[in-house]
Amino acid sequence: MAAPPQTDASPTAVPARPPAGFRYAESAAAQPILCFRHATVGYPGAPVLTGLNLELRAGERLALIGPNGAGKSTLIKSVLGLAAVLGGAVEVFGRSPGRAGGLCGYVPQAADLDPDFPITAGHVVLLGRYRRTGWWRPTRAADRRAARDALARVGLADRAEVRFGLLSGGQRQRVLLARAIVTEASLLLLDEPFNGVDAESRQALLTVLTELTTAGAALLVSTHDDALAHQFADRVHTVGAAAADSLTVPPEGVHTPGALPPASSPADDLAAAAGPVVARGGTGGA
Ligand SMILES: Nc1ncnc2c1ncn2[C@@H]1O[C@H](COP(=O)(O)OP(=O)(O)OP(=O)(O)O)[C@@H](O)[C@H]1O
Repeated sequence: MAAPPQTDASPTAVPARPPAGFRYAESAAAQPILCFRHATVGYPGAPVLTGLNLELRAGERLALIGPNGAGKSTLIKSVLGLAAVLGGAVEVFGRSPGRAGGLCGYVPQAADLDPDFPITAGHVVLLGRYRRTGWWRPTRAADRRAARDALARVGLADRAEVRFGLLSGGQRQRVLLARAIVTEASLLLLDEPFNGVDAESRQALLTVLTELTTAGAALLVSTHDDALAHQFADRVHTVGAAAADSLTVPPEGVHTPGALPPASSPADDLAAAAGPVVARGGTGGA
């Protein structure tokens, strides 16, 4: 296991909020936050990964690596109910995927927005708060403060009033990470969150993520940066390769990747999880 990066033990770390009834503090060994058991995930008529056995507990960082189209995004989406569980079982906080979406913070891959869409970076972050409080409730001063704090944590405090679509690609990624942070979710699902993020900002984001996992959040992150994955994560799971070669510590379960389905036109399901932010087509269709 690689040593986690140094942190400044900032007292501003956002506490992870387990959902009501989920008591991992007393039973972490018995109750993983996320659990795949012999799972097949994919899309109707098109399984992408089969025989998945993975567990993720509070405070753990699990990285997914693998080539384009291997199924990293699909695996993450299956946790949110955006990809289907076609066999076996996937449990999130002891619930079925899709019934726990509000308990997860999600950074989708390669998001973009129509530059004419009138939403600021600050409001994009605030969307993460709505997922926590419910769309029907007006935001409170505390929510707006949390959104400002989250933007500051990703180094964009001065961009709150800037239209999201006018930010650079790396800045948009950081805004989306702030939106995930502000949910105070116990499980963060980050799909290639560092794409387009410069080295200095990436290090700052890694520090923030380390603070969150230290506070008890679990982190599932996909990346094409194998070195980063091994540096940052407690475990690295290679999607689309032999499991025995893919784990830096003995696995909780063993992953057996399945054959990839023929490419098909992916649905734009991002809006369901990310409000008005919409997916930009990337290789592999995430
Ligand atoms: N909505 C969809 N319907 C059917 N097939 C899909 C859909 N989305 C993705 N796929 C297929 O699932 C497979 C895995 O795609 P996925 O996006 O999960 O890979 P990935 O490992 O994240 O790739 P990348 O590294 O390029 O982002 C690909 O063959 C892709 O074409």
